[in-house]
Formats: sequence, C-alpha cells, structure tokens
Amino acid sequence: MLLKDKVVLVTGASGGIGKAAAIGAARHGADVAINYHSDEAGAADAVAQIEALGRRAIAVKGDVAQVETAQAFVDAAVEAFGKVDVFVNNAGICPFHAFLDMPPEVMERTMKVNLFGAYYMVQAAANQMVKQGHGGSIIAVSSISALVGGGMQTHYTPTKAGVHSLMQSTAIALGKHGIRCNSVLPGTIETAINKEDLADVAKREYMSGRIPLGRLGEPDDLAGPIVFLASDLANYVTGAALLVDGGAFVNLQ
Ligand SMILES: NC(=O)C1=CN([C@@H]2O[C@H](COP(=O)(O)OP(=O)(O)OC[C@H]3O[C@@H](n4cnc5c(N)ncnc54)[C@H](OP(=O)(O)O)[C@@H]3O)[C@@H](O)[C@H]2O)C=CC1
Ligand SMILES: C[C@H](O)[C@@H]1OC(=O)[C@H](O)[C@@H]1O
Repeated sequence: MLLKDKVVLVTGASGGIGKAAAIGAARHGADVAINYHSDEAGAADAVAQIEALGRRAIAVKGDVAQVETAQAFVDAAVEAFGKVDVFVNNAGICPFHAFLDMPPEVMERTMKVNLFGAYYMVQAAANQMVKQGHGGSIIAVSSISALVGGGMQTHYTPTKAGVHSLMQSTAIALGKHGIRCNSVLPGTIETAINKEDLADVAKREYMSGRIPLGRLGEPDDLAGPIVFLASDLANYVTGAALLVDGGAFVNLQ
C-alpha cells in the first residue's frame, strides 16, 4: 500500500490512462477524486471500481480549458475528503491533423485543454497543498512527444513539451513547500485518443515495430509509474521526467 489514506486527484479519468491511474491509486489505499469532461458512464464506472476496492471516490464534471473548473475540482475534493495529497494532471486531446491547413480552432482548443488546463489545475492544486502545509506530489502526464515530433501532431507536441516544462518550473517554485513535481512521458498507449489513428494497419504495425518490448502500451502500464512518483518511495524525486514507452524513444537502430 504505497498511498494509504492519501487523497489523489486525477483529471480526465473517465477513460484511458487517467482512469487506470485513479484505480491504481485506490488499489494502493487512496481515496480518489476524478475530473471528466463528457463520458458520464466512464466516470461512473471509475467511481464504482474504486469503491469496489473499499476506497472513497467522487466524479466531478468540468472542462479543464475553463479556468474556473480547476478551483471547483479542488474544492469538491476538499469538501469530500478534507485535503489534497497528490494531483495527477492527465486530461488531454490529440485530434490528428496536417500542419499546412490546421484549423485555428483545432490548434487553439488543443492548447487550451492540454496546456492552459494543466496550468490552471496545477496552480489550484498547489495552492491547496501550500495551504495545508504538509507538501504533496504533482504528476503531469506529458508524452514521448515532448521530446520528438509528429507531422500530424504539430499542435499537440508543443503542449506536451509545455507540460513537461511546467513540471520543471513548478518543481523549483514549489520545492520550498515540500511539493514535488514530475512528469511521466508515455509512448503509444492504446486508448480512445488514438483508436482511429491506430485503425490504420500499416501505422499500427510501424508504431509497434518501433518498440523494443514488442507491444503497444496499455493504460495500466502508466498506473505503476504514477503511483511510484506519487508515493514516499519518490521522496527525493522532483523535476524529473519518466519515459514509459517500452523503449520506443531510444530505439534508433
Ligand atoms: N494514449 C497515448 O498514446 C498517450 C497519451 N498521452 C496523454 O495521456 C493523457 C490521457 O490520454 P488517453 O488516456 O490516451 O486518452 P483518452 O481519450 O482515453 O482519455 C482522455 C481523458 O481526458 C478527458 N478530457 C478530454 N478533454 C477534456 C477536457 N476538456 N476537460 C476535462 N477532461 C477532458 C476525457 O474525458 P471525457 O472522455 O469524459 O470527455 C478522458 O477522460 C493525455 O494528456 C494524452 O496527451 C501521452 C502520451 C501517449
Ligand atoms: C495520441 C498518440 O497516439 C499518442 O500520443 C502521444 O503523446 C504520443 O505521440 C502517442 O503516439
């Protein structure tokens, strides 16, 4: 039990990586507040799975791109559980699109959800942790795409580099409060975000062929690294970035 009686908040936890992280935290003894945007059934299922593990859970609907969502989420978690120990910034979108004719609204929405939303959320969670006075752990779900490009992801990769950079800067800003800030950098994990993209058999074979461990990732592959960074096992880890990509990044030849 690495997170016994901790309160963990996860954004975008109605499916995919966020849901796996939320359930993973509960498996390690945490009570969990999840944020989601539209998938009511997914959010309800996450809550049910957490409760089945004997832990408490709430689901709070909200669009992270809107600044007021952040404080409302933190307030709801504090009202339900009394505190915030761990904050996982996970909510994100990746609407694949070519560069030369990128619609401004797609670019701007991606920036607002992935980067602005992360900023507002991390700020609200950090203020709560500072107020409590006993430190905390913040983890951002960045991406291998913070380090490498994608021709159909020119609007997305800068947001992932931005989130990674945000954790480096907040690690400095919040260190004196005992708040650790780290990012995980997933490779290609099969979720709703890339269902359509990976339906292309050639693309899927190319992506899995790049991975030394021989398979695409699953959401649960992120749960362990996130729980680790959240836990006291990572007490002296801050400003770090952990690739969780089956070795894809280092695989030049
Ligand atoms: N899958 C992958 O290969 C990789 C994913 N990542 C990152 O992991 C994170 C999670 O993605 P993944 O699990 O794959 O994708 P999913 O599409 O499975 O999950 C995305 C989650 O984010 C939520 N979400 C989307 N927009 C908003 C919003 N405006 N406000 C609040 N919540 C929102 C969704 O909620 P709802 O469904 O309720 O609308 C959902 O819970 C993203 O930040 C992504 O960039 C990073 C590297 C690789
Ligand atoms: C959505 C993509 O499949 C996924 O997201 C990322 O951050 C990586 O680029 C993955 O390929």
